[in-house]
Amino acid sequence: MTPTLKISQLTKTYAGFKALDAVSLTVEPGSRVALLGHNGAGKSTMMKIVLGLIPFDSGSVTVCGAAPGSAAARAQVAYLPENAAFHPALTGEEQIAYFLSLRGEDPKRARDLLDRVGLHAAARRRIGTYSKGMRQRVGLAQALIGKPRLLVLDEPTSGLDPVSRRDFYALLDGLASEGAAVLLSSHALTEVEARTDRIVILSQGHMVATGTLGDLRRTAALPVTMHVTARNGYASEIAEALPGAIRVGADLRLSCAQENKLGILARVADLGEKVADIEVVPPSLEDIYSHFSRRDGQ
Ligand SMILES: Nc1ncnc2c1ncn2[C@@H]1O[C@H](COP(=O)(O)OP(=O)(O)OP(=O)(O)O)[C@@H](O)[C@H]1O
Repeated sequence: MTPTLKISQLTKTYAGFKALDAVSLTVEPGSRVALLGHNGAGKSTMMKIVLGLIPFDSGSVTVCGAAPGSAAARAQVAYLPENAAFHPALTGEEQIAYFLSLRGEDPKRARDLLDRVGLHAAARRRIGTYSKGMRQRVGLAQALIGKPRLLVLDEPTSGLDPVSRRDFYALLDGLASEGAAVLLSSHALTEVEARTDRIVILSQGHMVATGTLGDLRRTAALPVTMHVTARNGYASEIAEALPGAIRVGADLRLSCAQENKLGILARVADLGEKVADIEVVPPSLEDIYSHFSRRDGQ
């Protein structure tokens, strides 16, 4: 299968400063990839190159088999900036109809596209009355014109409330299931954790980690945290059985290496009725993200 996006050894410098250094990434049809990184890591630079807006120094980039920015690539790619802005006096329907005619498509399709992003009821209201989440949906409706095979989304859910975020990701799920590839940047790690197939961490222009959350967790090999709750009167006995545990009242907190997890769980199981509850907390994406970013000297 031809990848929707293929980036090999991509390097970009601005006046001698390396914003991207030998970055390689392949995005297959239907996959949702999250680009994470501190401010200045190189995410926007990568997106601009994929869109064909800026040149690069070395390496190669193909979008649906074509050079970025070429007519063939532009026909397949859609971009949604972080803050999509529209004329406040136009209705959602007028705005999308206008974009459709610019692309040489039937403006009557505006209603269908707005239905698709959940703006059916508001289609004939002025955009000036829309919430931020609704404006992002207008942006997504615009991005869907021409059935793009690659969606490039720059922090698409920043500033949205939790319900709007969830709805937005549900829309992306639908598009991905129809074969569109999604490359998005985000600082909202928890939602990325749940709603994307692959995570790419950039740090100072280098790709420092890539894979599923499970892959990154294994590579980072960060400690697991366990919370053990003692039944009345047994906290001291449990603390003795679990050296290194920190006791706060009836709760005991313990941190251990992945490979020791099962051994400790067996010891807790041996304590039987003395234990009221146990919770095993794996490292979060925040922990993993900090680990890889720090490893690169930040
Ligand atoms: N036009 C430019 N001229 C010079 N340096 C630039 C230019 N654009 C970006 N840079 C630098 O390149 C590096 C990467 O910037 P980029 O905007 O790609 O980062 P980012 O990961 O998108 O950050 P943010 O999360 O803040 O948007 C930064 O150090 C930035 O200062």
